[in-house]
Amino acid sequence: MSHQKLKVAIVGASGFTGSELARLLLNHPDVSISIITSESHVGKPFSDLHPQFFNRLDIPLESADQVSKMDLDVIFLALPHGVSMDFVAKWKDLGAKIIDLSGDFRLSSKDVYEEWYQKKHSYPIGFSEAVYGLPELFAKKIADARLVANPGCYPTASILSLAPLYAKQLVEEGSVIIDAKSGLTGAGVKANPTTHFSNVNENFKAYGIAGHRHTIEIEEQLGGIAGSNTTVQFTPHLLPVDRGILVTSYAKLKTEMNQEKLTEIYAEYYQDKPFVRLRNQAPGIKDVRGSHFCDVFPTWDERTQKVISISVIDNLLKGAASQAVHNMNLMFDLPEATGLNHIPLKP
Ligand SMILES: NC(=O)C1=CN([C@@H]2O[C@H](COP(=O)(O)OP(=O)(O)OC[C@H]3O[C@@H](n4cnc5c(N)ncnc54)[C@H](OP(=O)(O)O)[C@@H]3O)[C@@H](O)[C@H]2O)C=CC1
Ligand SMILES: CC(=O)N[C@@H](CCC(=O)OP(=O)(O)O)C(=O)O
Repeated sequence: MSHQKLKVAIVGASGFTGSELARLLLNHPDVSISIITSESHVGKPFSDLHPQFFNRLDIPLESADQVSKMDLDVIFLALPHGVSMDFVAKWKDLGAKIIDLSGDFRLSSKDVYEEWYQKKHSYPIGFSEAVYGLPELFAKKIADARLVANPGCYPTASILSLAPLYAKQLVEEGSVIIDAKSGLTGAGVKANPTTHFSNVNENFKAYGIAGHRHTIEIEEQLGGIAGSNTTVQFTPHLLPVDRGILVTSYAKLKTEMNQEKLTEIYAEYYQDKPFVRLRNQAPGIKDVRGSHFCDVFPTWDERTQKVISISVIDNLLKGAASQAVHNMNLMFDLPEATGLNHIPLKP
């Protein structure tokens, strides 16, 4: 891009995904970071809070109030759900495009949101405007969007593990089980009793059983791909690692299958999707750590006559920050991989 760089704001830069956005956007050739915000650390240099940015991004954090005074092309909201919606409402006429990393606009309606999030929604009109920001499925719509609802981390890995089967309407309704595990950064920067070291160290536990809010996000998207409603059984677990999500999805199919055909279906669906890597062995979370990849490994179990599809992502990247940058690239007609070609950080 030979013209002016995109002027961006990162709102909620003191958090985990906000700081990952800063890291990616600092190295993005078409972006200039205009403002980074935090309400708890106004005036503090960003690198005091996140020392990995020392001598690279030392500008002070400002209050989000300052955002509306600036000339911006894109605003990233890295805020908790229930908070983002008020900023989307407040800044709707600013002219900047908004990419919201929270769950506030991912679902189909206010009623569905209020049922699953157990929270009032203050800006329901946003549901009709927001585009679900999963580039592998909605690149064209994202390109025209003004408001993008960046997907949840578990839904990203879960949807990508099963999308090729739903797209061909192969899944036997009611048969899908999604067994998911996440690293601790998925829970945000603030410590709480569940994420306390003594509760997670050498421990491993399920949570959100039979009602986690990501269940409906996954169901709405997979149902949308198939063109009919679907119900899935989704159970998340907290892993004693800092980052990474591993999903194992199980499905019964309506038709006969074998390994060769299954691999072909996935390969065809993801053939021009640069960030989904179809693997020939079970992937681990370290295979994608620090990268924008989602690695997928579909297996046909001849004995049980079921698909077992394993997917892995870095929750802070493909599950949040790099997916947001991918969406920005699409919204501003940049090559989709700009600033995202990282090789995973293994070991
Ligand atoms: N972590 C992950 O793996 C993923 C997270 N997400 C979603 O992305 C969003 C950000 O997540 P994450 O970075 O983990 O969250 P963190 O808890 O790490 O950070 C949240 C940020 O929001 C700011 N904030 C909190 N309350 C307010 C408020 N009332 N007004 C303005 N700012 C506020 C905090 O800043 P301060 O206190 O300094 O003001 C903090 O910087 C969330 O909605 C999360 O659900 C999505 C996918 C994956
Ligand atoms: C490990 C962990 O706690 N993960 C979070 C989900 C991650 C996330 O931030 O998702 P949203 O963007 O939809 O809020 C959870 O289960 O609530």
